[in-house]
Amino acid sequence: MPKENIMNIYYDENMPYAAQMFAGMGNLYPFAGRTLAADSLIDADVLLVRSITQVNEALLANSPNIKFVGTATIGFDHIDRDYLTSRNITFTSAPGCNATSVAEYVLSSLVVLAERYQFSLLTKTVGIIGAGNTGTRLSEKLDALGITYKLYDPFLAESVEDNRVFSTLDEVLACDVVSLHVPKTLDGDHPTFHLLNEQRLESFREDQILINACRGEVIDNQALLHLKQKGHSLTLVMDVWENEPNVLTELIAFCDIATAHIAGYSLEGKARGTEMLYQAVCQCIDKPVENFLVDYLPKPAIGHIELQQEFDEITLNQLVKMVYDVRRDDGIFRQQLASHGFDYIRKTYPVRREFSAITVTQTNNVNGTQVYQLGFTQQ
Ligand SMILES: NC(=O)c1ccc[n+]([C@@H]2O[C@H](COP(=O)([O-])OP(=O)(O)OC[C@H]3O[C@@H](n4cnc5c(N)ncnc54)[C@H](O)[C@@H]3O)[C@@H](O)[C@H]2O)c1
Ligand SMILES: O=C(O)[C@H](O)[C@H](O)COP(=O)(O)O
Repeated sequence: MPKENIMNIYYDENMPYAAQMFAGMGNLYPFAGRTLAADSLIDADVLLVRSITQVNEALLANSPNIKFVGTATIGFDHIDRDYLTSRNITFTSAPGCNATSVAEYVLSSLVVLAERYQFSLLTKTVGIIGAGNTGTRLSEKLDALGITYKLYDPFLAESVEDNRVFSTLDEVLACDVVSLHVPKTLDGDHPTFHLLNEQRLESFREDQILINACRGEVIDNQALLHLKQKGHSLTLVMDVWENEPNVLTELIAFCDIATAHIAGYSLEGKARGTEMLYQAVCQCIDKPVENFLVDYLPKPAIGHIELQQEFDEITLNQLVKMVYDVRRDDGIFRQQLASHGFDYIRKTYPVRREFSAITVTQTNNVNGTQVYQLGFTQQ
């Protein structure tokens, strides 16, 4: 790599605080991720992308100097890692950066559905498919709320280091709520492409809830549309779609909650991705880490909430909706998709903070004042 200050660093314009964190480390060139062209990267040393940029030979063949590629996202199915290895290009992703954000999206969806259909979340079992960072973050929130769940993850089930109890795929698919948290994979022992194919979709009960906030291709969207067109009443929460940004628009009307791949779009979630890449570049060029996300994040609009009664499902409903109400994003999606397009909605996403940014206190006669975090763990 060239010395610090003379590196050419190309970064997706949708990476919060990238200009601040990488300032002084070289020449900085923001770009639009969907339209990045190979001939604009000829002098690139460092390339920092998000999920909408396909990084492969076609993009990098004419970039002889490139030594580092990073994606400020959890998923890396848009990166041809074999090609990067063949060029000896260092690669890093941002594992877990927005896992909390996705878990909060799922929780907000469950709270909204519980109110809409008048059921108690405490009577439901959630099936989590994929028990990595995001599935785990969700399970921790469910644990804290006393909501039961089952985990399916054939890779972790075999790991001696993971002593959680795992269920079979069929057991998890039979849960009241099924929430998908797997990467998009096309091969290996357990590929996830069309994991929910026509046959598995047909076996869903009418009273189940299906949530997809991982990758669109994990569900066969055409098969799902056909199922709904036949009158199946499975409740759908869809954040991700096959063939983004050109989604199967007929499916949207059958969704209770439909959003534009924004489950991971909390400010913290996106900015953590930037910070993780900044740290990785620093390590690559042997430079001390001098910038920290905590110094950039603004104060949240609501910083503190005081509960005047015991924490229960009613307060949960109020608190979750006050901090992040997924119906806002559902409304934006339905209103703006046709007129502005999928990418515009994502690019202009309004600031959303994670529950951890807000402190909750509760004072009662028995225990005095207690402090909660909206991750629902008592401190
Ligand atoms: N909607 C969004 O905004 C958003 C945000 C973050 C991540 N994602 C997607 O969610 C995926 C999961 O995120 P994560 O942070 O949990 O990733 P992770 O890598 O921490 O965990 C994924 C887990 O899935 C498991 N897995 C792989 N194949 C499986 C299969 N066939 N069946 C069951 N489990 C399987 C893996 O063993 C792993 O434990 C990412 O790869 C990304 O594509 C979407
Ligand atoms: O994989 C991820 O981290 C998420 O899907 C992420 O939210 C994608 O956001 P994008 O890179 O498309 O802005």
